[in-house]
Amino acid sequence: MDYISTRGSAAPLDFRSVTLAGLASDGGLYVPREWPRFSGDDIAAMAGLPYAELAAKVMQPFVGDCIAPERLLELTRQAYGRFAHKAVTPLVQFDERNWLLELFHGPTLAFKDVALQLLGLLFEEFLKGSDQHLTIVGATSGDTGSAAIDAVAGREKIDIFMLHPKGRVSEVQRRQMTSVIAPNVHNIALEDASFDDAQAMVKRMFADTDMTGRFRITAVNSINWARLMAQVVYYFAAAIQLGAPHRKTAFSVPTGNFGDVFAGHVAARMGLPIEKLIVATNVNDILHRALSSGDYSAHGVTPTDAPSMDIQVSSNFERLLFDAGGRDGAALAQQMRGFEGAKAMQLTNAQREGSASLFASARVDARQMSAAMRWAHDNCGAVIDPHTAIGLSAALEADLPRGVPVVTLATAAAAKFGPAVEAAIGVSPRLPPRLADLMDREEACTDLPGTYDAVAAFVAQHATPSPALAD
Ligand SMILES: Cc1ncc(COP(=O)(O)O)c(C=O)c1O
Ligand SMILES: N[C@@H](CCOP(=O)(O)O)C(=O)O
Repeated sequence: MDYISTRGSAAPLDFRSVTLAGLASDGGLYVPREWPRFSGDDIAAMAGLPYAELAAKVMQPFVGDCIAPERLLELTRQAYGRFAHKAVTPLVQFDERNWLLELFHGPTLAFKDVALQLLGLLFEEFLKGSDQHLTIVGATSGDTGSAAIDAVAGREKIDIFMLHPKGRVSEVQRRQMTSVIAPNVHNIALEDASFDDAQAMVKRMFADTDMTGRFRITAVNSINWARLMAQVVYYFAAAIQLGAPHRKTAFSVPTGNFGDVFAGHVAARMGLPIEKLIVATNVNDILHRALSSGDYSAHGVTPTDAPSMDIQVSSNFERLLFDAGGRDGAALAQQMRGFEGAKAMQLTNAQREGSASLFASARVDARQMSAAMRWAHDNCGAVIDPHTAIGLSAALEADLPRGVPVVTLATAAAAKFGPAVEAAIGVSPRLPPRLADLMDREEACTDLPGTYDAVAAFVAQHATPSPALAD
């Protein structure tokens, strides 16, 4: 399996190189040259597999020769062995149509753990026996940061620099990052910046030859293909439990950077029978506007009680535009350059038509979000987080054929957003015992002005040059 860039001019790479590269050198995102496909019989044979085995099966075609099947299974067993639920991503029934896929049983209580626990192991696997040192530079609106830090803290050949917009993540999210005190972990709070600003700085660093000449920079955000690959698995896990390959399932996905829902698109491309992928946004609704009217224009970020989705420039949407729009890298490169300048663009007819059959979308405001939290609590006794509530609100309103189950992705545990949950349902969710002292732990974080130069200077001062590149 080799991977090509959405912008058409970077050299194709294999899975190992794509994982270590993070972002393509032409500024694009890597996607497989073609989608592997499973037949109905292949999918039927996956029923009942333990999650780690299912994961190894679904991911093997993407990994190709870079990791032997037995080794991949060892890695998935190790990655998912740290989850607090035997099923890893359990499926919970809400009513005759609605289901919840709980993705928050990993170490940091958000869906990011599903991919990042594995990605940490993949980095280590690919660095084995080499003298290279990785410098991870990531942007977070709250959850990717702690999941990535948990996955790599203390690893010898890796430094991590995690940028978050100061004051725009929940207190639990911030402390989950800043209370990890390790020599290779560097938390940076950006003053007067949004997640979009942080993500733009990360992408700029990949194009900064002064930095890439000294450090082997890679990504843990979902711009890194390996993140999405691992997220494809739980679509298979849920749909198979609900009757795939013989029955279609719809998914409602609370969306920000478009990674999680793009993983659903990949599952559909691989042959999983998906009726609809519902892209549920908060009031930062660029994706809803793009999918419903073709208008992809950023209006500035409004802070909400679902802060991890306070995103306007949605990296993985580029992957959809590429795949749904005819895979024309040169044309997409031009279109994306236009967007980067004007912060606005129209989807082409091909992009709109190519996404219309699988995708639906909804914009969920604060009132609707609270109502969904109350619906889950009052009808099902469930305490859900604000992001999940956005997905559930869209699921409850979705127009789907009778008999099609709809699975809302529960992307974070409610306890990460205690005050917002308490305001909606009057219940204060508790952190698990292993995090009970989180509010008392020491924190380490550097405040920086929200400028690229300040961040680059900080990284350059603290990162370890990669000998293979410096020589
Ligand atoms: C809790 C939570 N829900 C939903 C999202 C949105 O996911 P994506 O960015 O993959 O669309 C995020 C962040 O990405 C998140 O942390
Ligand atoms: N919501 C994320 C933002 C980054 O998304 P990613 O999936 O691209 O890492 C967060 O909580 O950090």
